[in-house]
Amino acid sequence: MESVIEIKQLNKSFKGVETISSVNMNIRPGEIYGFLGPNGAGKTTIMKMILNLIKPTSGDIKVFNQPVTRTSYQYLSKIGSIIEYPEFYERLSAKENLELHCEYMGIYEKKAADEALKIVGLQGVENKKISEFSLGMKQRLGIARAIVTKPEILILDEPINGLDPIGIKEVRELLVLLKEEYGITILISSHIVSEIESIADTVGILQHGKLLKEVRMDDIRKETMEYLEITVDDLKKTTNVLESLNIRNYEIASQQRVRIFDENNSSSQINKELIVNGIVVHSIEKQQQHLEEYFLKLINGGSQHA
Ligand SMILES: Nc1ncnc2c1ncn2[C@@H]1O[C@H](COP(=O)(O)OP(=O)(O)OP(=O)(O)O)[C@@H](O)[C@H]1O
Repeated sequence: MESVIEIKQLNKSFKGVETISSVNMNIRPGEIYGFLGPNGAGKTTIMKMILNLIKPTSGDIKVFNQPVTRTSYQYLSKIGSIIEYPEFYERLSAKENLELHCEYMGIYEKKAADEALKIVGLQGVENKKISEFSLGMKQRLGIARAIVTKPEILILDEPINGLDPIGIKEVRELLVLLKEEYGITILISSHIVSEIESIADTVGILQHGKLLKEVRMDDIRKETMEYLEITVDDLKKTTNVLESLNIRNYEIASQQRVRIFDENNSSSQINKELIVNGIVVHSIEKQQQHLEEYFLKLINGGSQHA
């Protein structure tokens, strides 16, 4: 499938300090791409380069199959974005803020502001001044402003920052709605795994300016969700038996515990082999791995292989 945003060998240095190093990313049409990484990893910097707000030191960015160059701005009319904190005119109402934005973007569809407010659930408060808005309402208005021009791509920099659990859930549901009902491709950044894992179709993990991994959530779920955890008296002997059974996708969880990730293994077969080899098996059971653990391991440079 073609990418709507394609990034190749992207580098960015600020005053000689490399902030983004050789990043490759592929964002497919109609998906939610979760951009995950700790604060300062460089997510905002990459988003700004996609939006032509800052220039790469080297590398290529294509949006809608067209290279982004110093002078390409046309494509921006098809992208809605929130970069860093969304700012509004505090003394104007929500609706007036959106209408001003439409005017600025050259959109004269009268209903657009009302429709966007309805989609984000702010109908009824459209005439309130922004100074009376809560943080959650402002975040939603930020999304309304990003979608009011009916973009094909939404770029949202930490849109869930500072929201309470209900606000987080609402924004998540809103993003899924925008994807499913309106077919919008969404690039969303966050430093919190749990915010991303439930909605993303693809996750890109950025650390110190490098993309550690780009994975489809479906693949992660297939690969890693279930494992067999075995508690034994002798770890060395156990791993020898596993190797002799050609089981290599395992990790040592503690001094007495091994986790096997290959789902084709039969627990009774492994149990039998361990016992035959004189190993005391205290327990053997199926467990679920949390995605959080999977991502943290990646970020900390861990591997599933012992
Ligand atoms: N204009 C700039 N001049 C110099 N350094 C910059 C500039 N913009 C960003 N940086 C540096 O680049 C690094 C990445 O910043 P960036 O804001 O992209 O990270 P981030 O992953 O978005 O994190 P956060 O969530 O904290 O914004 C930081 O070390 C930052 O200090």
